[in-house]
Amino acid sequence: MTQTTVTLNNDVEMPLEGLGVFRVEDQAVAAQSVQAAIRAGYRLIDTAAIYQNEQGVGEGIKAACKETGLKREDLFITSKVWNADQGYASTLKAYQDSLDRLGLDYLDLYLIHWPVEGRYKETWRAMEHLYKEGKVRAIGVSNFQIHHLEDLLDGAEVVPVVNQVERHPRLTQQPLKDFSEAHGIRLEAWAPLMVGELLQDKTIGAIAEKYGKSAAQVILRWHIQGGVIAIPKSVNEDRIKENFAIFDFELTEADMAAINALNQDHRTGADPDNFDF
Ligand SMILES: NC(=O)C1=CN([C@@H]2O[C@H](COP(=O)(O)OP(=O)(O)OC[C@H]3O[C@@H](n4cnc5c(N)ncnc54)[C@H](OP(=O)(O)O)[C@@H]3O)[C@@H](O)[C@H]2O)C=CC1
Ligand SMILES: O=C1CO[C@H](CO)[C@@H](O)[C@@H]1O
Repeated sequence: MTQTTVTLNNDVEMPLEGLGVFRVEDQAVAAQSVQAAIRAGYRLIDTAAIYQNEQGVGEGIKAACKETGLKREDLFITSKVWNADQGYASTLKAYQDSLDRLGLDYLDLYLIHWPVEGRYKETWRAMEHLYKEGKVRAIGVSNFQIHHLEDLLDGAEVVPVVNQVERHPRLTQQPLKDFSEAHGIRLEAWAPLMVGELLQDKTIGAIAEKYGKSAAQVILRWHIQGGVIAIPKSVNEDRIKENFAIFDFELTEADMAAINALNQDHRTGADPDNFDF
């Protein structure tokens, strides 16, 4: 069993792997997936106001705690302020609305979902307020490029502890990773499996065969072994379990390098410098 958590820059422990729930709009399916994940050992759940499943996620958390005997504080719950809610007062309200839908009285991590030009610095002031008031354990950002981080850090009282960005072997984000690590900002990978598109890759397949693991497990191991938090999404209990069975093997330096070499700076999602939502 290798390391399963990391210590964020504000000393909060965060699991290295969690469950993502984007595109799970059905509240019952969201609840079942969250419950299956917690049953399988996951402690981190990644949702967002825009995913419209915070209510289902909250129900899954409650059911899983009842089933396993775990307490709320054993879990690490993330949500995000959506673009339309950016601004000081609207962010404070969005945070409370997320808590209400989740049925929780605090979040472990709250993120600015996208760097909306002209709004994200004011939004950050609200995030800092929530953090300083003890309403949230950690605050961070998502989809921020180096220039957004530089701008945010200029005048920030609290440094974000996490930047959640698209990352997978075709988009390794090395310059952003280096910049983030130099500033105590932990990278978190969304679409860690490239939304399933990378599972037929030959290089990854050959490595997977060597370890008797699946392609998904090798990719997820590559993320966490490189110190990057990964939040694969699945609504299938077998795949949820499969994705978590990555703490019992270690990739060699050569395997890590071979996967890093698959980078093509290829995005599946929106470009943070050019999005219009
Ligand atoms: N901050 C941001 O802007 C964004 C954040 N996110 C977050 O990141 C999470 C993960 O990203 P996501 O876009 O969902 O993509 P992922 O890379 O996690 O891929 C999810 C897809 O892969 C399939 N899958 C999962 N595990 C396996 C497996 N072991 N074998 C085969 N197929 C598998 C899933 O299908 P199935 O469910 O049927 O198993 C689903 O179709 C999101 O759920 C969300 O929480 C995502 C996008 C943007
Ligand atoms: O996390 C995400 C998924 O949902 C949004 C769209 O509906 C994306 O923009 C976002 O990055």
